[in-house]
Amino acid sequence: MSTPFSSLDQFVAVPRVGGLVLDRQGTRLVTSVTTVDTKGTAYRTALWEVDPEGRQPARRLTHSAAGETGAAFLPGGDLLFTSARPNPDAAEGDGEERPALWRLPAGGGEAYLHLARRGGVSGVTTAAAADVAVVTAGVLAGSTSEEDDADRRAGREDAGVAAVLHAGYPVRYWDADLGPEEPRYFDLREQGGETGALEDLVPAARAGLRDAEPVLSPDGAVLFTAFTVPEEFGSQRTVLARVDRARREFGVLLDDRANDYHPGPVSPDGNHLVVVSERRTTAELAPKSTLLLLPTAGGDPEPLAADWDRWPVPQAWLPDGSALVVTADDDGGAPVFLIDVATGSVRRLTQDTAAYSDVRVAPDGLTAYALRSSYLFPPEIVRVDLASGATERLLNPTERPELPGTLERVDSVGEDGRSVRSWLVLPEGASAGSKVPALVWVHGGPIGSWNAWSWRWCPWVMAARGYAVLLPDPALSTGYGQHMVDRGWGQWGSAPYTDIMAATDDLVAREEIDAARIAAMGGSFGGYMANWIAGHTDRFAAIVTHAGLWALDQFGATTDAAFYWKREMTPEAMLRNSPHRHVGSIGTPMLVIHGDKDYRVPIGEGLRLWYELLSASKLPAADDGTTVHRFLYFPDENHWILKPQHAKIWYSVIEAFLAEHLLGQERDLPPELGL
Ligand SMILES: CC(=O)N[C@@H](C)C(=O)N[C@@H](C)C(=O)N[C@@H](C)C(=O)O
Repeated sequence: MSTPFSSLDQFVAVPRVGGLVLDRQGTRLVTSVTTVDTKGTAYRTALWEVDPEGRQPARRLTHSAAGETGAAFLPGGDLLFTSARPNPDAAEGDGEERPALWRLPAGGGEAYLHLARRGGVSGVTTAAAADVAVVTAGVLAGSTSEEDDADRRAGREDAGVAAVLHAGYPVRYWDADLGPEEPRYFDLREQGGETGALEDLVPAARAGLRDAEPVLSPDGAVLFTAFTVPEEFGSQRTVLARVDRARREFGVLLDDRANDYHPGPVSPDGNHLVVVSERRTTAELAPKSTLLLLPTAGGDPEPLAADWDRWPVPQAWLPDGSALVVTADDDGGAPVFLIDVATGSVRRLTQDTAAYSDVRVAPDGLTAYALRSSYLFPPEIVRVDLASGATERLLNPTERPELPGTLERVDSVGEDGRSVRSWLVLPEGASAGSKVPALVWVHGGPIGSWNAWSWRWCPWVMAARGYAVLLPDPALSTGYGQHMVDRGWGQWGSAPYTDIMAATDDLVAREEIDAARIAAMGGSFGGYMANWIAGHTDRFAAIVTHAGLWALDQFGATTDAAFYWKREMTPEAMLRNSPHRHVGSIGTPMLVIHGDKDYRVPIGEGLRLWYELLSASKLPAADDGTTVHRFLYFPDENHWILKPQHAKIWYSVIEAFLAEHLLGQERDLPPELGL
């Protein structure tokens, strides 16, 4: 086997596993596998079944050009999923290109259309112990019924009108234009056991359900959801709500201005809901995430494992209700932990350095199944022994790709004496005498960690081209305790920057690394940091900034979540930490990358950075207009470069830019750039 990371065509074609669901009996595991289409211009996702016993090879369940996602089991074992595959019964122009709900019978045979509507279906949630399914779907704000909704959609489409009249905030979200469609939850009622019909559970929900993932009680009687409430000055808060399905009654359970609330799983006996409470930030108070146990019959919530200095992500209950299975970022990984519900004591279960997610507990309570990944392998499905924590890789739909190098952990010391942990990818053959060029990659968020595989920022693509890649977790990173977040809060240009410099010092002191040939790169907050680095040091030979924040005062008003940033930074802090004020100190060639449909870090950041680089940096455009800097612009991509053909352009242009400035070599640019 050879490594796929040397060829970008092979790299984008490596199948990607994602998501995991387990049926009620614990005998069927379903995941999704994303592959590139034959033209190489789109990704397609199909559902696959994996043997929980680890004996039979994985088998593909669904086949269509449109792909399938959002799998959920019904009690009898039928599998629901969403797909925009053609509706065999649709009339031409009937909105059939929107995703519909399909049903794959447990007993065999083809999937059939379960529910189609002009506005499409975005997801389905099923109850753990009852025959209840709730569908999430968009409704035009003014519509009064399904028929009315379909008519209004047809009217907009026929008239070619895309305009949206807003009276609230926000108007965009990540890469989506909001309105006039709003999400709603619908009861999926059976009609003769075959075709679904919809009943709106929260008709007055307005836009409050955006981005919420509903949770059903085991008996399906109650649905818990996060709900967004607008506030003064364009702000908002997230409250915890419940919907009594039978009575169509909507009620708010937890609502205050100190925390945002999100529902986790309900205990097997239905008596307690796990709630994630996220502390609302101020300029002085960093975010903090804790767990609460809320009695479903009413009463005050109780903190769970409040003394544990990690941010737990609830995954599932043990079937006897004695413990909660969670994952949490921890020291460069995200292991599985068990929290004893009676005592709040925490026990780490998995012992490797991988990041786990999608943990599904089998009905016997002895075994769980999960996805895990690390910088050594992309997401894969494993079985976890819930007593010992031992893991076993099941027979996955994909093999682990061969890596062109090695991975090691590096520990540095920040200016204040705090430890700064990094992963270091070394290319094959790196040795004391080899003096390889190196890249320092800064993660986004900034609340996050380099602890899981990333297809968008894959260090092995650069390792296959001879580069070492350092992945530091500086101040503001998760998995090192609250103090690590607190020490960078509102002070992006301070501890996060000096931590990265400390890690870079240790990197260039290594015998394998050529200190004269290093570059800094990052996306989003990582792009912010790349811009800040550009204005504060000349130690890097090149800088790559993807979707980076440049002028914080402008960014803080044009991003899709202005209220979020305004809480963290006062106008003074925005100015103090803004990279644009240091443009006159930039003496390093920069590659600026931005997608026009990025609403989180809007294109204005990239455009202004580009103009100010050319007009006001130490390396401005020359008399003939030429420049050392480059701007890679994607008119139809968003915060992330998602199309396979564009991912190849992204890596190729970065490699050419680095080759020019670190290696003094010229690379052919992809002919598709038309240059
Ligand atoms: C509301 C909000 O801004 N949330 C942050 C998580 C966020 O979106 N930050 C971006 C600037 C960012 O850095 N995003 C990361 C997650 C990325 O890698 O895209």
